[in-house]
Amino acid sequence: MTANPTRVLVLNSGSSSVKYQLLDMADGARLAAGLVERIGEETSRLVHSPLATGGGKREQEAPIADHEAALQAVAAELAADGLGLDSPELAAIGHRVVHGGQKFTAPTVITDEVLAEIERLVPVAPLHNPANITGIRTAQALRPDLPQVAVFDTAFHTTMPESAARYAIDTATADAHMIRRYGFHGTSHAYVSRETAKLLGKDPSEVNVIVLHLGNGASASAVERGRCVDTSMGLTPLEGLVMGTRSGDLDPAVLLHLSRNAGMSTDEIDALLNKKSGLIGLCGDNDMREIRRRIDEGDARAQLAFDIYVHRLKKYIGAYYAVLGTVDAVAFTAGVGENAAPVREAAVAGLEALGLAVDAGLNAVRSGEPRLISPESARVAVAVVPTDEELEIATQTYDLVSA
Ligand SMILES: Nc1ncnc2c1ncn2[C@@H]1O[C@H](COP(=O)(O)OP(=O)(O)O)[C@@H](O)[C@H]1O
Ligand SMILES: CC(=O)OP(=O)(O)O
Ligand SMILES: [Mg+2]
Repeated sequence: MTANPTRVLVLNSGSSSVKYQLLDMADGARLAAGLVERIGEETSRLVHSPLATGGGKREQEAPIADHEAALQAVAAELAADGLGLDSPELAAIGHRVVHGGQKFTAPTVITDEVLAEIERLVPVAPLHNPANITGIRTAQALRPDLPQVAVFDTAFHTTMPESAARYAIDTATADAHMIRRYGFHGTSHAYVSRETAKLLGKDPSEVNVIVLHLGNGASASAVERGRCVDTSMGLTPLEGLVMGTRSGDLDPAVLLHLSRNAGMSTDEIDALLNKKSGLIGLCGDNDMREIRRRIDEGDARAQLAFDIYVHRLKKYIGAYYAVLGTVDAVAFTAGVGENAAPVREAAVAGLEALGLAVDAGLNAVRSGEPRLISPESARVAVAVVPTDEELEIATQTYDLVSA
């Protein structure tokens, strides 16, 4: 067996899912990938793609009670391909950790102290950090000898100036309760801003980029010469853009009104804003494909949901243009950003005065490659740049343990 192991297992534990990939950092090859979803429900599902063996996808539907059981099931799938967690070729396990607070500005080898700090942040990331902690503990139990690395969603945003990171509320209250804007999806914003610079043939330190990460969760960021100076998510991943099921920006008095006058409990308001708002709250669907299909059939509710989504997006493009002063590129990424040409077209429409435009022909091209969609004459590049959070997590993990 090899003296210098080069494989990294990446675990992305969400509140009810675990996504995973096994990569070989010697050549960047993806050896296996998969997803466990609906953890804790009666119809959990595991989909495993044994990429190294070229075999077909394997699916199983069976109840998976918790994240620990999910990881054991993943380990069994990998072992069936001869890629088990006991492999001496495994160099490390990289964990996506959503909330790293102010402390973690870079990927970090997980020690008891690091785990305690991730636990301390649970009150400001109740949906995400507990799942991440279980993922880490289970992986540690399976391979106690292996370095486990935390790669934080918040890390890339720790460069934000105080003027962008602080809410305008009483400072003592804010400090006592860790209330500030942290930002999320940082691994994606970092990766995509760098890839955008590459697409322009420039070094990241030479360009200003507005990154629009539009997945189920969605966030925008203003990246100045490689450093994040503002982002749309805040204390939690609820602030900012309209998302699949989250409201994004809201007058905080809406919460007070719901509490005082609609008799809703804190948990009910939490569920309303995180799970029953955004696109799904507006029109009953959170998948942009379905919304476009309904719009094509003349559905007015779907059209309004789309318009609200795009209106918010356009406001953030304008805001971050102002924050940056000069912009070299606007990059669309994640499920919606990479695939939904009508969203890109509508978000940039009317912004010619800012030097922004989309070429209809280029925008219609479907491709998995980074590409420009602005006309050649445009002052600002508009680009589609596919994100790869797993590759970025694996790279950061491997760089840290092989240094
Ligand atoms: N072909 C497509 N056209 C429009 N939207 C799409 C398409 N494919 C995926 N999407 C959108 O992407 C979303 C998922 O994005 P993704 O980045 O995978 O999200 P997450 O990682 O947050 O689960 C889907 O909910 C859907 O709205
Ligand atoms: C932090 C966050 O919003 O993540 P996701 O988009 O995976 O829900
Ligand atoms: Mg994603």
